[in-house]
Amino acid sequence: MSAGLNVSQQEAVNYLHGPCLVLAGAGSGKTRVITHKIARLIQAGCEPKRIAAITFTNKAAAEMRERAKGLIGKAAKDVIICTFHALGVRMLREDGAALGLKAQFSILDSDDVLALLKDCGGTTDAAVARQWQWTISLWKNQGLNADTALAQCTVGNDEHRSAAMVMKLYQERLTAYQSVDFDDLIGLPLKLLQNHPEVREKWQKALGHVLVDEYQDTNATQYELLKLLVGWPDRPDARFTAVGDDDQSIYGWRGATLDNLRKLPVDFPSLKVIKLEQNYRSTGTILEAANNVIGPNPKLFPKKLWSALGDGEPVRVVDADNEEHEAERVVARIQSLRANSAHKEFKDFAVLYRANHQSRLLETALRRAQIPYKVSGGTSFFDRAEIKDLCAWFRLLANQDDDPAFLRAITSPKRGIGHTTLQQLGEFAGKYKISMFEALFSASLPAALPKRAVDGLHEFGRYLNDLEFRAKSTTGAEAAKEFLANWLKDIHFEKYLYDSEESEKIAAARWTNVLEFCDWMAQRCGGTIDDTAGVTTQSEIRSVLEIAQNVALLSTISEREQDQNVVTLSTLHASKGLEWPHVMLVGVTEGMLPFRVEDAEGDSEGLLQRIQEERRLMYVGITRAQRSLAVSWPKKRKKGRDIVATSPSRFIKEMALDKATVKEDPREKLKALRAEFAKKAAASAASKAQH
Ligand SMILES: Nc1ncnc2c1ncn2[C@@H]1O[C@H](COP(=O)(O)OP(=O)(O)OP(=O)(O)O)[C@@H](O)[C@H]1O
Ligand SMILES: [Mg+2]
Repeated sequence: MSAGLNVSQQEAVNYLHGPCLVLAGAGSGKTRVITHKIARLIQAGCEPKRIAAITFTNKAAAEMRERAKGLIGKAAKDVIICTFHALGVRMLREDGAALGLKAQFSILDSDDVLALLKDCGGTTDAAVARQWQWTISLWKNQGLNADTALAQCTVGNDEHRSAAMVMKLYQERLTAYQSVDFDDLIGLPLKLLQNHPEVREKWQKALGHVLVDEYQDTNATQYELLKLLVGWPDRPDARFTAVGDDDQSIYGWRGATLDNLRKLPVDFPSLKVIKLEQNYRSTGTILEAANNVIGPNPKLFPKKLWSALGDGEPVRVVDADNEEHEAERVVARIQSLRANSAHKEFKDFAVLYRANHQSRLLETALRRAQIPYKVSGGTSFFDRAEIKDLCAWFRLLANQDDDPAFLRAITSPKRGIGHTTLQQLGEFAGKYKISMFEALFSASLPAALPKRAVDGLHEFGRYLNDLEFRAKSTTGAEAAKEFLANWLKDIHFEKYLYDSEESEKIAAARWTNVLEFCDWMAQRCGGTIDDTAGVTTQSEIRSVLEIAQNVALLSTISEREQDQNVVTLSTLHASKGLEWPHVMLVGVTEGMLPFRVEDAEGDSEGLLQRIQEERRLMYVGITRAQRSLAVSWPKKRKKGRDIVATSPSRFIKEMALDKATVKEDPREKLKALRAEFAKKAAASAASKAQH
């Protein structure tokens, strides 16, 4: 078991009977400790299903399961490896009844929440609603509800006051719809454990050891949940292992707090703290740049990372005329490294940036050069309109009281039920405090609505009931495939896509997405795939209805990732925990990274903290690189509708690179030009040969 672990890692892996914190810098093998500790626990007799390993994303969970499988084989499928949110879903599905939640509750995604907030606050202004969404989410992550938030509002802070009022209505609606939002997936399980001792005991007994990766990015509610899960305060020997790095805390803006690191030794006096100092990921030069950048930040504890990999290639700093030019330079670098480096596969490259929209120019340049890529951390497959339509149907099958899903499903495709009818149905449901689906079968509905409208609604209701009945009894991949195909035919979904899309090409692409999605669902029903991290943790045959219940969770947090041989484009935030041989950080200017500091006013303490978080983000970016790192900045960039002159980020200077390494290699450009020339010559020769 000790193979491939250094002495400190072994110490962490072998410490089984008490709370343990591994606090260490990037690339020092923290995640590796977790995977090996899963194996060690099983070896020591802990049942796989009593081990829970909590990761930050579904993708990380899938990867960890893969690694665990490599170490322990089949037993890996029984280990609970998922995100905090997915664990929350599991707890609520099993025991949410104690909170008045039925097992088939719906999970609203961010768009649903926004629409609901607009409705509750009586506004059509998306910016206002988004601000409420933000504030309410932050409150929920701090454990506040509408009343306690209102009580905390300072006099004169009307924005907070109105957010608190909207929150009250919003919560009432969620209860009526038997729905929860993303934050509730942590807050409600916490409430469950706090207020229901029998449920608390059940979960404490069920889990023998809890492991948490990326601990520095947990928020206050997640920490409280963790504490109760591991038996705090009654069990001083609480069995958990948290691993993290204070220098990589980059979700402060979403409520994550380093206080969780500070509190751990206080709440658990017997906490064993282990530090790791050897970095196994990056060359000495890359590590030096990383250490220099993070240097000015205040430290929770001193650490010195070192690498045995030697200095390696110098870090390049590249200046470009503008953003288009910068994208071309990225392409040139990829082409040149593919010709000259030991790591030549497309998947060996990642281009990282601060904000989602920065991928666009890169995508254009990569496409032009015929370099395959994927955008990770951006708009996910599940955010596409056609997929959301289908998800609405599934949510409705699982929970008929989910009014937002009801409204989306009944109009996708349109089935001759007009806006007025739906409005009347909504009013009727509101009057009797029932869901729209329930209202649809109410004996007094025919008196309230025209006959034609009622007939249409009844037909929809009957179809839905029949569909639910069939979804419940359809299990296995083949049957699921047939079920889904029939359903799409019943509702004329293909025709709907073609009718609503002017371009046939786009309609065809959307239809392909639909088919891909159905395939994806069918595979889950067949149990052949056990990587639906977070949701299906066991490889069992499931019914369409079971998969449907969790589809909303996937739609909000999952990215479909395959191990394709393509270049990765990713935001810095989404790159956490990952590594690539070649990394390029782009758009590293004042204003982008650190983000928007030039617009910041007053409040110097707040500004300082923001810059510290941005510095950690830069540190995360640099430390993703294994063999080569290039940092580039365009001299001009688009800001809103204007083109503005920029200056290089202060972090470039802080990397304190040796002057010799700063200069860009002119040969790179020449090589790329040559490669392009050769490609063009080959293409023209080929076309001549054809004629
Ligand atoms: N003892 C070891 N021997 C050889 N390779 C190791 C060892 N420990 C870790 N590694 C390798 O080093 C790399 C970084 O490890 P890992 O991802 O676990 O680090 P981390 O501390 O979790 O990093 P991050 O802070 O970025 O999440 C991985 O490729 C891992 O396989
Ligand atoms: Mg890690």
